[in-house]
Amino acid sequence: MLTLELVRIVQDDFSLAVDFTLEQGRILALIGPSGAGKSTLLNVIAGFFPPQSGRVMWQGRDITGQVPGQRPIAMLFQDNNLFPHLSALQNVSLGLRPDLKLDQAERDQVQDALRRVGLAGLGDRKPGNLSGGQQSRVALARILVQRRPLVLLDEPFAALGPALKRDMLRLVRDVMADIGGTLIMVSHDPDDARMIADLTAVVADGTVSTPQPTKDLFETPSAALRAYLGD
Ligand SMILES: Nc1ncnc2c1ncn2[C@@H]1O[C@H](COP(=O)(O)OP(=O)(O)OP(=O)(O)O)[C@@H](O)[C@H]1O
Repeated sequence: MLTLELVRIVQDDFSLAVDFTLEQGRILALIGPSGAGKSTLLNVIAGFFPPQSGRVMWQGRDITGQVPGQRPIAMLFQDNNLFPHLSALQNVSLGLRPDLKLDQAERDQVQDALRRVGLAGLGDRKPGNLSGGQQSRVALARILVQRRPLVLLDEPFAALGPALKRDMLRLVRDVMADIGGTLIMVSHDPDDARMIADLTAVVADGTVSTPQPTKDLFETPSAALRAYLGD
């Protein structure tokens, strides 16, 4: 369970108040206008940016002071964070061992993850020789081998076409079900939230709304959501 307890985030004249709890295994979408603080919130959860006050708790433990590598978190960015000089297989292997010295069981795990995301046989290719969608799959395979219980996605598929994006979102949902993990996903597209998120929260006007079942939220949108959707 992830809890953001009375968290206040301040960056120059920007501030955001966050206070919610997310049960294990849930998928939460964060939507809201540009500059509202969605990416900043992910960065606070991941430990890349400190909150001014409040606590980030994981399974009842205070992780506010932990550096990113100590947290139970994997993060997938829009540019996929792949190393261009390493093969797909090596990029996935990094999720297990930063020195790339894998034993046989770990090598099998990496091959399984590549198969799981539909990249069997392409492990030797470098990112530059893979399509955008295939690169996203490599990044997702790395998340799969890391098996961290909390995964953060910052608009990772925004550059993909609609059909490919749908495939990737479905794959993310299946991968999260495999891991039994909790997912927080930033998106500008309400359809992304409708497709895979149990819960959605609106980030707007300096606050994050309480996560609500996605269907309910869109059926009876708040003023902030209506403004965002342009209704
Ligand atoms: N390094 C920084 N220093 C100061 N202010 C920053 C910094 N990075 C972001 N901000 C400000 O923090 C606020 C939140 O930015 P953030 O990128 O989190 O918004 P967002 O909701 O993710 O936007 P978008 O949807 O456009 O990606 C913005 O007002 C932005 O100008």
